[in-house]
Amino acid sequence: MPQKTKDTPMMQQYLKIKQDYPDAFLFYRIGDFYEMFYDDAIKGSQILELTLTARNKNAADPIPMCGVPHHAADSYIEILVDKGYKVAICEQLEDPQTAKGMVKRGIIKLVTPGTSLDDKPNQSTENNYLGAIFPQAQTWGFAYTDLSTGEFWATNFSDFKSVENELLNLRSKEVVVPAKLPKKQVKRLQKLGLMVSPETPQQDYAEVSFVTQKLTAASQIQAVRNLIAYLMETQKRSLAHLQVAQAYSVHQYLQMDHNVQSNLELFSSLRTGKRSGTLTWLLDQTKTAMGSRLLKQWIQRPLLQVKKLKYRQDLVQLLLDNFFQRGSLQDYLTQVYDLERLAGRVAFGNVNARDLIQLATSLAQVPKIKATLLDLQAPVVDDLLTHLPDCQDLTTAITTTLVDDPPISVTDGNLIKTGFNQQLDQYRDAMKNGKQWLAQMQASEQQATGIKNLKIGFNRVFGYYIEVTNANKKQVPAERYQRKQTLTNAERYITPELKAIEQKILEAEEKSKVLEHQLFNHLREQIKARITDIQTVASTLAALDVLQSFCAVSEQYHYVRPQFTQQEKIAVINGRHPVVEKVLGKQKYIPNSITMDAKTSILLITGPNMSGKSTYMRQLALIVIMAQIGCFVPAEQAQLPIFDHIFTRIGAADDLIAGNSTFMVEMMEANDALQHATPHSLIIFDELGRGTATYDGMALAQAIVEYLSQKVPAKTLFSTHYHELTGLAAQWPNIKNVHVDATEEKGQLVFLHKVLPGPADKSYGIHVAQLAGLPTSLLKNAQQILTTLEQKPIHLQTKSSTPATAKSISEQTKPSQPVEKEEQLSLFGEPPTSKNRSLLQQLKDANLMKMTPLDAMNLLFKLQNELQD
Ligand SMILES: Nc1ncnc2c1ncn2[C@@H]1O[C@H](COP(=O)(O)OP(=O)(O)OP(=O)(O)O)[C@@H](O)[C@H]1O
Repeated sequence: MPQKTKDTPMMQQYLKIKQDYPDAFLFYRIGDFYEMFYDDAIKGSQILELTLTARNKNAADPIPMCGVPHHAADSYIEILVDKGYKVAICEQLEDPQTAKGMVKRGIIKLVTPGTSLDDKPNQSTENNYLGAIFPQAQTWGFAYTDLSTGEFWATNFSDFKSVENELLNLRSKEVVVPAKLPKKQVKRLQKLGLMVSPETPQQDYAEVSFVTQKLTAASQIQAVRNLIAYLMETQKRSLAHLQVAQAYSVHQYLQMDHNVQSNLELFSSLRTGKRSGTLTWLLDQTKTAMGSRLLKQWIQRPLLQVKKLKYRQDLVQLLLDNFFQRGSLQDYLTQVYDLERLAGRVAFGNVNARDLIQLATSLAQVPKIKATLLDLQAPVVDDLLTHLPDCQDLTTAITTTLVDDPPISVTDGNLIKTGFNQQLDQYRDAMKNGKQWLAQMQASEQQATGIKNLKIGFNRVFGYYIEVTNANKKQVPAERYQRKQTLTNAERYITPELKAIEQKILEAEEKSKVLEHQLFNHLREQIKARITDIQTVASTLAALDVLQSFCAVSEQYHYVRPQFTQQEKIAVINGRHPVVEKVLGKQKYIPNSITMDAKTSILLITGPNMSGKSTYMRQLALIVIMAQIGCFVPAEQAQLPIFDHIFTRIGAADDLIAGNSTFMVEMMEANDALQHATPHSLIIFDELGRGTATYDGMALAQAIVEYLSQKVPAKTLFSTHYHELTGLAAQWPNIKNVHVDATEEKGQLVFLHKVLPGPADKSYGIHVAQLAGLPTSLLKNAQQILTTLEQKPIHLQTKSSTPATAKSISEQTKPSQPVEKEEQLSLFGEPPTSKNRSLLQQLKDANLMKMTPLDAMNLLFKLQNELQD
């Protein structure tokens, strides 16, 4: 009976290996190809657009198969990993030529989204963070690392939502979780687009104690251990470049949850999802990939400590004041390659000679950078100087060992400089002489045979040969020449002398390649011993790069150094929204001041649509962030307190993943701010309440403003179209009205974009609709409806203990108009009925501050239903 295809020794070996990697594509090396079989082949051929064939096509049990050439494998692996799959790379572990029996094979690494070291040029400025979580008691241990750079961080969170938020902020693609993590939480993580990988068996790696040496919390240590175990399991190689894990707490930084970061367009534009139009886009004039990554980390985590901020500001100022030195530093930084990732590759052992030349070029900038910093003669650079270890011995080692322009392969020779190693030089001489011998032999054979076009050539199969065209075949000395190959118009021969020379040349070539590889490995080991120094240089140069970028941007756009005040007061004079200003051009941007003294906690901002309310509020948020990362800010003068948290409710974002509606998200975000804001927080509410029916929205908006005013002493910017709310300023001294000015010229609305004290007088919504090009008949109709509505003014309900809004105060306090009656009339626009009264009473009695958003929605729904009955 013929052997079944799956029972052949090779397929048996394949199936055994595949057993351990059921959830990964298995790339199984056969000769020059990586092959996939069975379901991997079917799915892989679809995703990678490969031809699906079969192993043993004509057998009764053909096995689906497809493959990729080994030299092109990286790009295929990358496609699969980008799509969220794992790829297990199975190599031949012995030389098939010399192996006895079945070639040994084994997995050399597992590539996953969080461990991919793919170095696409457009990704070099992005970190690829792999996270790990470990719940213990009431806390969530959390750790993350970037395998390519070796940075390692660990912290604790008190709830799972914060873990999710951190993973989103870090833009992680993968997270390692304990096997016992409840399915519900696994699903939530998957909904965030993360690959959820179960922990792998723990082992006692030396790296574990190194990386965890500064940590004390058990849950953090366990999260780090799980991460390292996972990395060892997937990478199966040295992790010498992993840095000591640093404990951090989100409370040490200005906190902004993921929604806030995306609402403020710090990293990606809300409209396009791209980098253009974001704060990062504006501030990134870094010269190195490390600098660009560090800038994002700084924006992600603005500081709270004035001392550290002043240090950054001093350096920016120093660079601003020293044009020439700054220019030199920028030039030197331009020549610095990605030292963090180079260090990673040295540790991993996948560094090539070109990488080492880049390393040498980069390290060679260090003495020049040091000299330039010294030249600045300022004590503030001392710290930078002490964190720039001298690595010139490495530069020298690399440049004396390697040729200037080495090939990518480290096993094919031509890497090492002549004169570096005597033995190598001897092999090379033999190779060179061999070539001369061959040239001499060719000349003497031409003479001996009388065949003028006789040539000596080389191919991989036969080695060196003598080639004679068919026309001259007859002149070949048959006793010496042995025929080896016949071509259409020529014959190829070998002779014993030729083979003797070949032996010498090939031996020298082979030995020199092996020796070159050994010398290269030795150099790599020498560098590996200094990885920590290289990483210190990398982090210092990255910081210097970000600071020079701040300086460049601040100079280009005329930013000023903000001052931090102990008092809760904001004074931004003629501030600008930095990104809108960059897009519009300085001439077109109208600067606006934002001033809030210690007693003012809420700015109520009114004004027509499109007038610039949102821009004004975002302007402050961005100025705060820029100030708290150490950058200068777009204003003529800026005095700011240190903020601990920014909350926003901007735009209409559905949270479809978690199944929450726009209004629900609006209320949840509002609640987050109301619950967690401190006197040092900044809250930005843009048209809160517009996600629901007018009355509900207005009622909630007013209740929220009142609550903020009395119970949450944070600084709040609150824009609204509910003009009725502006009356609250008369009642609460900590609320101030401002409005964005607009005017009408010849029936056309003109936006002035200027923020002035006091409330807006008109909303101009229909004018904006006109600008948007809506049909004239529709606009006329809208105008008529508006006129009718304006004859029935809407007055807001106020608490009996509190005075009413501006509009309603005057009307409600007139003795001839009983307050209760007026309220009912204005709310429902019809004579009061007992039903209306009861509905109003229910609304009045509702304690909004104690209600969850869902309770509030349910109540409104009930009231609406009762109204319609
Ligand atoms: N200070 C300014 N100087 C110049 N142009 C500005 C300024 N502020 C805003 N603009 C321009 O006006 C446009 C609308 O601004 P913004 O979205 O802030 O208005 P808005 O009042 O919040 O509108 P809506 O109420 O419809 O949400 C911006 O896209 C910008 O181009």
